[in-house]
Amino acid sequence: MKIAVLPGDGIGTEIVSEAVKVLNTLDLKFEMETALVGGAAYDAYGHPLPEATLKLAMDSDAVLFGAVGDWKYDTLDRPLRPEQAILGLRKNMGLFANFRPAICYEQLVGASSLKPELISGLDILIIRELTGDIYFGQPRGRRIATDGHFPGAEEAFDTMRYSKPEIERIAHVAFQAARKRKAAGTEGRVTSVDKANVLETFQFWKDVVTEVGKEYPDIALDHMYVDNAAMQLVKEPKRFDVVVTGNMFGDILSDEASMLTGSIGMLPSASLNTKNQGLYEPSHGSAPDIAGKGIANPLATILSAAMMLRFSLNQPEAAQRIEAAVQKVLALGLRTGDIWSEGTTKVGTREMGDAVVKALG
Ligand SMILES: NC(=O)c1ccc[n+]([C@@H]2O[C@H](COP(=O)([O-])OP(=O)(O)OC[C@H]3O[C@@H](n4cnc5c(N)ncnc54)[C@H](O)[C@@H]3O)[C@@H](O)[C@H]2O)c1
Ligand SMILES: CC(C)[C@H](C(=O)O)[C@@H](O)C(=O)O
Ligand SMILES: [Mg+2]
Repeated sequence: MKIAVLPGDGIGTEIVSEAVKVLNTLDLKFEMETALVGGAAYDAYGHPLPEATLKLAMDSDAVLFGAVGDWKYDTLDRPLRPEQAILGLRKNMGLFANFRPAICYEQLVGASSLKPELISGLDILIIRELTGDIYFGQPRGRRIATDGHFPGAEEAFDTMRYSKPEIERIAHVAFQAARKRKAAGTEGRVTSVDKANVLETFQFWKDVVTEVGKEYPDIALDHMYVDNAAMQLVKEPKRFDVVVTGNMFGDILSDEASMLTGSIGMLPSASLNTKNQGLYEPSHGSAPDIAGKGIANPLATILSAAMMLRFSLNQPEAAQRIEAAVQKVLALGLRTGDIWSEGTTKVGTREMGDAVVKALG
């Protein structure tokens, strides 16, 4: 089992160290190789995704990724920005299916400012299409002013675009996930989130998802506009089971959903291609505001490592062990600052990782 370890920038290095520590505690044999990515790679090699890093990722069974980006790179041209590294990995590896499960652990119900009845027992799955949409559509760019009226550029544009096969394959992933969850006791519902009332791309999205849905008569399908979905997520989140949506809406809705779990520091993710090769990363970023302070929550990354064991490395028992250890640590009352509440014990990134290792037994 070969794992490419790409910690990246900011808190990326801090949280990935903890996940690696947890993986090394299991009685499994991994070959792990670390490489620079993002701003760290730009500083060292002048490119956020060096050839060698991409090759390592492509040649591995799975990638464990931290986060990329920092405010200090904001002035770089887009191809050199650290964020291009994660987009390049997703595109080159064909990681079109992004799973972002928003699960509220019972121990954290009280930690949130949200009403307990709203989030207690919450277990929803956001499936975000990850290699299409306005993130990758062409053409994109800036039009330079010809009359010299505007300095630099006259306008900028991106293209929102989805092909039928792209929508079909992510819809199948969503219906199959809903079927699997139904077998384990959920309602068996897919909510497809779009903006079909305004955008051609998402009217098409809705039509194609509806067509694919006919192949899954055992799964309920509903459609919701993204603005309403953003509202329903905080009003009545448990009405959702599986949510499937495009790249940009999924980015935004998953950050919103993370707060239903207590913190963005609790939301793991898996990005898969057709070969079940995957990239596993927390849903959050490099958090420059807290980087280097040793206070970031490593649990989203540790839970992403559990998803890696389940989806790409065929080790479901080890995945379950990690998830149980995380719950045990939370039951002991240990909390990083982002999930801390009155009566619990505040710990740092490393202490949290150590506690998970200890809870693994
Ligand atoms: N996949 C990725 O690599 C990824 C994802 C999102 C953002 N980014 C990049 O990260 C940089 C910072 O972006 P941002 O500030 O908008 O989003 P962010 O997710 O990094 O941080 C948002 C807020 O959440 C907090 N936070 C995030 N993760 C946390 C954790 N594990 N524990 C405790 N608190 C946590 C941060 O302190 C901050 O206040 C940008 O360069 C952005 O492009 C990268
Ligand atoms: C850093 C950025 C490119 C990325 C995205 O927009 O996909 C991030 O926000 C995420 O959610 O993984
Ligand atoms: Mg995001």
